[in-house]
Amino acid sequence: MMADYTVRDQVAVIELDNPPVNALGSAVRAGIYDGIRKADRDPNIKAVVICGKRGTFCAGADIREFDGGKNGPWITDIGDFIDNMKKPVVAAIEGFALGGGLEVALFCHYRIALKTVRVGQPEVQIGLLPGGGGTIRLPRATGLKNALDIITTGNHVPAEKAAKMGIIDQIVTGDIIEEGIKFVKSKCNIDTSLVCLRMKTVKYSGDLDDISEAAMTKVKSKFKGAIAPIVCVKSVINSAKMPYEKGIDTEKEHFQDLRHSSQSKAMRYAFFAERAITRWQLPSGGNYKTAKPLPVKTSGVIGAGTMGGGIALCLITSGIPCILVEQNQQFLDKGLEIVKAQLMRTVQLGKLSTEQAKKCFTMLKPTTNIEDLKNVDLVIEAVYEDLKLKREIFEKLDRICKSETILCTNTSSLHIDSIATATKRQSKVVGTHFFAPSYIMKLLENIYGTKTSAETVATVMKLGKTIKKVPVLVGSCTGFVANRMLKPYSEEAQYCLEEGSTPSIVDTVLMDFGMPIGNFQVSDLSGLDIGFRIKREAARKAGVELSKNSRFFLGQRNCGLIEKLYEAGRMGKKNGKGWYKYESLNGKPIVDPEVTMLIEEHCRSLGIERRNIGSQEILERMQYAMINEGFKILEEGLCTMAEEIDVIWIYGFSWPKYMGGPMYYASQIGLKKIYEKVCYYHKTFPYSMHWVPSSLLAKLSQIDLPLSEWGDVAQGRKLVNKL
Ligand SMILES: CCCCCCCC/C=C\C/C=C/C(=O)SCCNC(=O)CCNC(=O)[C@H](O)C(C)(C)COP(=O)(O)OP(=O)(O)OC[C@H]1O[C@@H](n2cnc3c(N)ncnc32)[C@H](O)[C@@H]1OP(=O)(O)O
Repeated sequence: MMADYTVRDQVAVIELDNPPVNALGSAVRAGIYDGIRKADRDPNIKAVVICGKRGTFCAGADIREFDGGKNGPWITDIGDFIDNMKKPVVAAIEGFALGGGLEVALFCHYRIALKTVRVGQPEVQIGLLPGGGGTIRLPRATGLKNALDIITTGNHVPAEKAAKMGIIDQIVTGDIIEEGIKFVKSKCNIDTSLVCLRMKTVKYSGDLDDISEAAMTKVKSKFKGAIAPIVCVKSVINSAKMPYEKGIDTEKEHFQDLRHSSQSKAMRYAFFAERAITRWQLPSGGNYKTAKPLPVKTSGVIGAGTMGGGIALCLITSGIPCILVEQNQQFLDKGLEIVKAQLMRTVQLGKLSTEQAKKCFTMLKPTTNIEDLKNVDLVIEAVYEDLKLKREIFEKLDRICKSETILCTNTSSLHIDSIATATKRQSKVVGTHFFAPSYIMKLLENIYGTKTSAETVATVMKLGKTIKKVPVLVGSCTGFVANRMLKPYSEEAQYCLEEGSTPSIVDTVLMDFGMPIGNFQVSDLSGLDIGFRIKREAARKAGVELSKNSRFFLGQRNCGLIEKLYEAGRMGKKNGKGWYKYESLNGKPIVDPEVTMLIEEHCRSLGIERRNIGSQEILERMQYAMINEGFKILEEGLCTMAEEIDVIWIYGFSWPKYMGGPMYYASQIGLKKIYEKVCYYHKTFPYSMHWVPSSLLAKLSQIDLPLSEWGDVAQGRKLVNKL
């Protein structure tokens, strides 16, 4: 049994025991069910405490069971039994009560919790609804409005707030079991039916149909394309519409449908992928188990632009004091304004109180003197992408900073070694690639150089977590993983334009797929000058001319449209015209006939015949080219597992979690089909390097291996016979 049963002072104590988070696997459910029946039968038992071992109550159902699943009592059998018990049952909560964990607590007559507890129904984040009575019982505990909010967002609720909402009956301090026993003994004379949630009505104000419609509209716009939030709303509304039993039965049906849905399967994959990538390893042998992170108690950021300012904000809002360095007072003042404005926005969003924001701001020390960084534990350089400048800064930092200081570069494309070699501490130099806007975007691409030590990697991986990012470790190459994969994706989008499509058609195809924003809208947001400069720099390095009228550049297919738009003064959203036009800085993209004409003229002048390109072709070309690049990245050992690539796309480019990430998506389509299509496009477009098929993809397309083993095959950790 995975729930311990002991008796103390005539109280049965049922302790959930399933490391690490007491997930409600079938054995745990059986343990609780048997425990309450035993306690009910025993005349010497007056009351029951349900609690969890190892400082936590329960993190919900065992997510791994959802794919097949062992039998065992259904979770609501426990609730049905407790509902008929005369002996009081209390949930004594410490740590977390999430998902099925909170549902078990809601089966109990009472809930007490330590102040540090967090409760929630996060099922929606793995494409499910709370299928153990949560959508029917939580509204009875806290009212329809709160329940809708908790269940459709999946957000955790801190204990004191949960108490105010009526979810927790009492906040306690001290030993949770002792407190539970004391509490439940004081309730032995109370008629349990009076406190049983099943018996309560659901409180709400207004018209139920209006509430339902408003909630539907909200979730459809907030979680575009996701099914689970819609089903969550339906089921919570049922709690007020239907008798308890009917509500529970309908909820179970919804739960089973969602459990088998492709969206939930993808989101469950993403849940474990996010955890798998924390188990990083370096080619040199260091890994997450053996390497110890250094403490980062103080930090510095160089560059107070939007990127640097945002990074500094991440640090101070996570309690790490930061010295922000700019080259002159004017730039520094401008940067500080950006930081202040962002902090104020955080206050407006209710994420920080005014007091907390003020306190954070005191942790920021602005300066124009780089020497002020001499004693900090870690510095993040965030100046613009110029190798010479970055090398100069690193050479200076190496001289100024104490020998233990870790030096990070926020580069999006430059090789780490090309910067690290400016110092005499290459083992302490590492890439930390933040994504714009750096305060908001969750991804942190950490990049090791040839000599970066495991200790340095461990430090930036831990720092990433501390500042609430999702850190992913990758090897160094041009563009690293994120931008390297983005390149073929965006190039194919442009080729589709010159072959017959338009920016709005391409973007609509992507958004219909589930991307929150299209490729050309992103390009307008970052600025067309960026794309233009990258190309100009590549041409300069290669010692060739950049020609907007040539169909070839450096031996590869070229599309000169960016150059033409740039020359026409179209810089993107910042000046109101790019691939689209904009009426204001916050305005929506509007199709601009001038751009259509420009594209058509481009094609005429180069003799390119335009044709109708279907949405399937657009999607396939952009995605398969990028997926093929993903396999090359695995093949080259820049990632050690395919999960890393998926997490990068989910958190760096907002790939919909319910599609799992590009590599997971590829696994669902089938690698054989992807490989054949890549070969077909390679034949059709021989001058695009990105269509040269990855040999790893070729290998894997012949066998049926789970995605979790692709990295092992790539790196020879798994040998496959037939190959
Ligand atoms: C035939 C089908 C039978 C089905 C029977 C179903 C009965 C119940 C019916 C329905 C309704 C209930 C549904 C649910 O409860 S769904 C689950 C809802 N809960 C969650 O989504 C919470 C998930 N967990 C977390 O958010 C976090 O883990 C955390 C906040 C609890 C702790 O965070 P942290 O300290 O950062 O630790 P990790 O995230 O790294 O987790 C540690 C370790 O534990 C694994 N793990 C966590 N939660 C679960 C879980 N619910 N099931 C299985 N495993 C879990 C996690 O994966 C880590 O392990 P690792 O991958 O090996 O590293």
